Amino acid sequence: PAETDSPTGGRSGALTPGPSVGADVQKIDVNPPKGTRDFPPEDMRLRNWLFNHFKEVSRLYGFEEVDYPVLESEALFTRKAGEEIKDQLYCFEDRGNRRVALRPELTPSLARLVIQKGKSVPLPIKWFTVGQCWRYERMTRGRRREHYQWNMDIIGVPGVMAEAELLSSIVTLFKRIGITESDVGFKVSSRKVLQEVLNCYSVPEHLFGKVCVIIDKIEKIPVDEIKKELKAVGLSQEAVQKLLQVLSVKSLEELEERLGSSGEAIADLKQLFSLAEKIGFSKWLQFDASVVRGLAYYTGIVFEGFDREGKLRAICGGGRYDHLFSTFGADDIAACGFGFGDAVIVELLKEKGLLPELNLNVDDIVCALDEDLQGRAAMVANILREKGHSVELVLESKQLKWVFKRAARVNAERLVLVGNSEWQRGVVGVKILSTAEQYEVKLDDLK
Ligand SMILES: CC(=O)Nc1cnc2ccccc2c1
Repeated sequence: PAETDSPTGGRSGALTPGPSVGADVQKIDVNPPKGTRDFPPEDMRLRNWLFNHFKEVSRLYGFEEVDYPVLESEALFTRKAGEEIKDQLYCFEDRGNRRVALRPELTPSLARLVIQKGKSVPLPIKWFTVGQCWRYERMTRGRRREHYQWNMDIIGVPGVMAEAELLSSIVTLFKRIGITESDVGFKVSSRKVLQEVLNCYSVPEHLFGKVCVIIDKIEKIPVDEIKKELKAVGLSQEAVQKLLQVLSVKSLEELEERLGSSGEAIADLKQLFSLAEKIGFSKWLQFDASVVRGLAYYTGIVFEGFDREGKLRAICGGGRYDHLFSTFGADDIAACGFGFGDAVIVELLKEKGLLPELNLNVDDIVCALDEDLQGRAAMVANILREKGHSVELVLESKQLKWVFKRAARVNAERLVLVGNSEWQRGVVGVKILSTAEQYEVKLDDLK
């Protein structure tokens, strides 16, 4: 078939100029909005590879997939604990004058749906989702405004077996993608440590979330700033000193000396580390009293995955949130969960040389050797597709040179040629592209 000269002299396949061309039509900005990403095929293959691991691990642990709207009522996220996630809420008033927001996290949506389902869903609830989350940052920082998070949550299990199951599922994920305990660890603590200190100084309950959010900034802002903010919410100098002291404790034993061995914090942590031993992932865990996480609603065990080289931000994080439901006016239910973002993990895989080689590949490329055999070629393609073959059907008459080039680009295993003389004899030509072996096959024997 002759090479068709494209009428616009541009790329082959370009069209004759349309009505807008030549008019004073402004060329649109072809980049996505600030802070957001496109996923062209090569990026989408990596994203699907990662998300398929998320979903497969969730299936292995018997979790059910759920989803929620990316748009939620703003009220779901207007917690008054001074969280960064609240300051950066991507919120607006819709045309019905409703205050809405693009979700910055997934847990409030989960709580909303669990409350909506009420008693109709038996406990324990084990749900997972992979969803896009949004923040509106002044682009001064050039950071992303969206990312995808894998979330797993266990609702209705008060004991630390739930946290152990969640940590175990993340370890399973890491192992599947080639990350070992020498690359990554989990810093584990409990917010009950802070709770017990605050109780000693009779700090009212309603300040707990605020205090945690301030303390979470301990490695990001100077300690004097932390002290100032703690005093500003009403903590005494002594309470502030004691808090900062307890956060620098280096071991569970030392913590026990300071807090005594009767508190829940020590009991939970001891039990969790002992379970980790039995289950076989204790090498991944380390107690670290300074881990508090930045979300106000955590109430017990908290953890975060970190890269042992200390180059990257937290890979994932989570913990227990036993009082989130009552903040939505419902009865409290024991709950714990984690979020695992799609950004830091890819940076880590790059660092470790663990990014997978992912290419488009098809089983067959089917091509008509004559213009009037296009229909027949399409029919051959569909016979193969019905047998589960992925087929690239050449859609225009092309030189064989072009077809071989296309076959290489789509990594086709076989080239199937539909020609007149062969057709007369009820066969098609087949060429195995890796060995150049070629033969003829009866249509009915095509597999
Ligand atoms: C490293 C990264 O992209 N972080 C990120 C990006 N976008 C977000 C959007 C909402 C909430 C948290 C987010 C966090």
